[in-house]
Amino acid sequence: MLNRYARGFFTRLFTPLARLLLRWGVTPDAVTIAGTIGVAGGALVFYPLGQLFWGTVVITLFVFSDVIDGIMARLKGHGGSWGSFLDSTLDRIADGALFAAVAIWFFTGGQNPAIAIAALACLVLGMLVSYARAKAESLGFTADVGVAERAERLVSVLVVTGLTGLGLPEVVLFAVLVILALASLVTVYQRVRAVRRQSLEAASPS
Ligand SMILES: CCCCCCCC/C=C\CCCCCCCC(=O)OC[C@H](COP(=O)(O)OP(=O)(O)OC[C@H]1O[C@@H](n2ccc(N)nc2=O)[C@H](O)[C@@H]1O)OC(=O)CCCCCCC/C=C\CCCCCCCC
Ligand SMILES: O=P([O-])([O-])O[C@@H]1[C@@H](O)[C@H](O)[C@@H](O)[C@H](O)[C@@H]1O
Ligand SMILES: [Mg+2]
Ligand SMILES: [Mg+2]
Repeated sequence: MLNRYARGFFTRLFTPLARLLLRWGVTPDAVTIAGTIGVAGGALVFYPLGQLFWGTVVITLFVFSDVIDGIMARLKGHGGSWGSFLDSTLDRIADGALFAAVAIWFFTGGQNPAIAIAALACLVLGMLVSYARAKAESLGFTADVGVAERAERLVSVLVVTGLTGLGLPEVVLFAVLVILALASLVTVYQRVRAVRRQSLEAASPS
């Protein structure tokens, strides 16, 4: 949802930077890889130390590389299967590291296992959301629906984790993570239903 509404804005915002990087000889793959290292590294270094605000700032600086790599690929006219595979696979590393890092802090120094468990639920269900789309697309269906696509998952966890680092009561983080886990579950259902509908249509005699 956010993806569809915000993509145009972010594409206009980052196109000058994408052009500059291409002029310097940087490749889309290099941006994908550097962005993943930045997001995963920022999460796994800062969050387990309890640095929720600074971790969020570092992650936010790198997370938009996922928008920039696609713009660069399209400017080059090279957007294709390899880039799509690399982009989506490395997104899973970034997402896994982000939610795992939240869980690590709250299982250890943060001493709030309820938040840690909610973060693990978001991790597992978020992966399931992405898997449902990838499997559907591998079978020739589409599954680009859902209330908790990646942009929604990232924005909600980053905003509320960053604010928790600034003193927002932890119960808000817990509530947002529980809602995100439930929204991810709903998204899995929405995607299963979309594929079921398409498979029935494909099987019905015309
Ligand atoms: C402190 C800083 C504050 C900043 C505030 C910012 C506020 C932002 C508010 C709302 C943000 C809304 C974000 C929505 C973004 C949606 C835009 C968008 O385009 O989303 C899609 C992206 C990218 O998806 P994908 O990777 O699938 O698309 P690509 O365009 O890359 O295309 C893929 C194809 O490209 C080809 N290709 C790719 C790579 C490659 N190497 N080769 C290739 O060929 C190939 O064909 C591919 O198929 O999706 C995302 O999900 C990114 C979302 C990022 C959203 C993060 C938002 C963070 C927001 C806020 C955090 C604020 C924290 C502040 C905390 C403060 C506490 C006080
Ligand atoms: O399916 P999802 O996780 O909500 O959303 C995402 C897709 O919109 C995107 O095209 C892909 O590159 C990401 O890796 C991720 O899969
Ligand atoms: Mg991308
Ligand atoms: Mg991506």
